[in-house]
Amino acid sequence: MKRKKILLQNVPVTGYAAEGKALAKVEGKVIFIEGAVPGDVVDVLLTRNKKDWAEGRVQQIHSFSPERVVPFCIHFGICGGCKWQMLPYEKQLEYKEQEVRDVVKRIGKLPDVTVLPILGAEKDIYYRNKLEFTFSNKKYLSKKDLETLGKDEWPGGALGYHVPKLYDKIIDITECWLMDEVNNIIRNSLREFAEKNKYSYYNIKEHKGFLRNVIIRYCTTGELMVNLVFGNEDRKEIEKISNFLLEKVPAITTLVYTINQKWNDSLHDLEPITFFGKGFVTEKLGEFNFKISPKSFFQTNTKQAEVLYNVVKDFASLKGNETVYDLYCGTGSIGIFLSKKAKEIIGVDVIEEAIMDAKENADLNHISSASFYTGDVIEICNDKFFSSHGTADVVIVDPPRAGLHPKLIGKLLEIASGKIVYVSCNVATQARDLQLLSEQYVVEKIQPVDMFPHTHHIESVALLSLKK
Ligand SMILES: C[S@@+](CC[C@H](N)C(=O)[O-])C[C@H]1O[C@@H](n2cnc3c(N)ncnc32)[C@H](O)[C@@H]1O
Repeated sequence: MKRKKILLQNVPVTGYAAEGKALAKVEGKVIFIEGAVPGDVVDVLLTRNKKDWAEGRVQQIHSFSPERVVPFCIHFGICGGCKWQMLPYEKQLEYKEQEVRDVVKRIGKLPDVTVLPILGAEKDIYYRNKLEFTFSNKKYLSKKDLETLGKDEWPGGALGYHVPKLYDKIIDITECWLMDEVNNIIRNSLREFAEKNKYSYYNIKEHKGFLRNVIIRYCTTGELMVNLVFGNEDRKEIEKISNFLLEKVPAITTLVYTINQKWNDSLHDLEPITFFGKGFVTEKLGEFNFKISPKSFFQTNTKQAEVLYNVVKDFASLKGNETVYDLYCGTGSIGIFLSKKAKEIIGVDVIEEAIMDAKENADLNHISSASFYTGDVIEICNDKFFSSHGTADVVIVDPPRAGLHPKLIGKLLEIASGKIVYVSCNVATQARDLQLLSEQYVVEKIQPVDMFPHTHHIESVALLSLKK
């Protein structure tokens, strides 16, 4: 049976809720609304309807909140990238800081913890060092496009981003503010060249087509890497398109390409081929250099990563004689950033390639006091591991969004290091874990950092010290 659609009309939006949603109350029921801003009056189409709360999407805005500003990107509203452009950056920061304060109280049940003012980004556009675009034979068409398109007219393919929640539809992006203008030149000239040469765009349903993805890495060092991903190995055409791009964008320092004939877009099990340059780029964080290969993970906002790591450094306040465990270390960047101040750094991550990069980065920076291990933290971090590598003075944890595994929390309580510095990309799971750790630790302070302007994502660093 088809469920009846519920449309709530003329709803005054009163507040901000977590994860970029706004909040309203209708007949005592809390409604979480996507696409609204406190102060708006909107019609909301419910997408979930529970007894005490509901979720919905804005259908129409009757009156605009005075908080709103005009979004700067022409793709706003369809693209899932910078959904908060309708709010001034200062307001976004205010809401993010408020969210941290709320969850620490509500989920962490730690009302007295000091939440420091959020550290906003100096640059709220052009802040990403990595962008990934997809070619698709299926272009996303808005209602207006559909109305103007002739009945039998083919809308053409697209090169851009996925429409949120629609895996086979791509928005044809003509401008993107997330990376320096060079990203627009690369993407738009590739599209022009592809159309002129009648190259096929990838068809994700039938799994055929020549052009698949373009991944751009642009570092603060000025090094620029492009990875072109093709659906088949037509060397002559690959050479032609690569040479075209190198001529068009002389700033490219290395160009690699990858042949992907798999059903999915992941590249971790494929070997990129270097067409031009050294096949990797080098990024700088503080005084340290990091080699970024086409498949390496690296923080996508270099400037704010530096801000974040400086907070970690400040919270760890190392004297030089400490053994520091960097759990969920990725490519070892936090440990390396702290290495000059510690006696020893021991990093652990479950991804083997990340650990290989971490070791290479330690060598690149002539750091001999850091060692890195591949494995699941809950398996590797046992008594033997801690006794063979030395008593933990400081433990840094930087888990994925799910937060810390309860077994790891148990282990952290058992080894009782003097300090824990908890870096998180999900303030809700962080607050939950802080509550559990507060059994034995005092949560001294929390520093929110904004790594992703115009999105609702928040990074936050908590300092915990062992109860006396
Ligand atoms: C948020 S990233 C941290 C990256 C790194 N600290 C940095 O600043 O670049 C989370 C990391 O946790 C790792 N990871 C996820 N689950 C894990 C587990 N169970 N054991 C070890 N590492 C894990 C991922 O591979 C990823 O590198």
